[in-house]
Amino acid sequence: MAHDPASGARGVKICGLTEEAGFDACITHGADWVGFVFFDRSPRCVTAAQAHALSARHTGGPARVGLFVHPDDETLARVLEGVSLDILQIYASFERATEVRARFGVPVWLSQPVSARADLPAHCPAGVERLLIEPKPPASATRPGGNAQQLDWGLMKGWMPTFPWMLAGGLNPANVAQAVAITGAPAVDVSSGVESAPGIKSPDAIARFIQNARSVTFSA
Ligand SMILES: O=C(O)c1ccccc1NCC(=O)[C@H](O)[C@H](O)COP(=O)(O)O
Repeated sequence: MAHDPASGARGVKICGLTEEAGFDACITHGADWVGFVFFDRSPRCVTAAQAHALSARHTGGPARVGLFVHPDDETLARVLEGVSLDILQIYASFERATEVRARFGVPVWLSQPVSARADLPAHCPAGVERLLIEPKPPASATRPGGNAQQLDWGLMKGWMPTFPWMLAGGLNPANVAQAVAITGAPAVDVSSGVESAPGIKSPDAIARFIQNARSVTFSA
């Protein structure tokens, strides 16, 4: 079910779904991935049962991504018992990501916090399917992502990784086309930028985000 960037289409992930209207908009407008946040300090946190109920509203469609912050095996096993997830997106070390992939047999995406060009990864660890490039959170942040904080896209000019990656952080319908044009991102991820209130998605913003993300085409 995972999106294949080689197909040429821009991949779009809408993260932090908590309610039906937002989830349904992702289906209607053809998101590639939908994300459920399993981190209790997030306004977007859902239980496995809530994620399952949303996911069950539609068969097929976007791949279901579960987001975890330094999860232990027990947490991952408990959530996976309650909801079927296609991808585990985690905040962890390279070593832990490889271990999670081997233990659970589910594709793993790993967040890579970036604040300088030197932070851009040169390779993707074994067993990790995709790296998420997003800004390092401010010192005052209570969570490592989902802070509507924008990366300096200029840092990424000329960075041409050979592994799958995704751009995240501070994207919204008004800036996503520019972000893609500057960075060449094959895929983009958004949460705050398509919300009408913390944890509540705007169906209209989801529609515009997906359309604008895919409006940029590359000649090579
Ligand atoms: O969304 C959260 O609350 C969250 C909590 C803990 C870790 C990560 C979290 N979100 C990450 C994301 O949703 C994505 O990386 C997102 O594209 C970036 O967020 P935003 O800047 O809000 O678009």
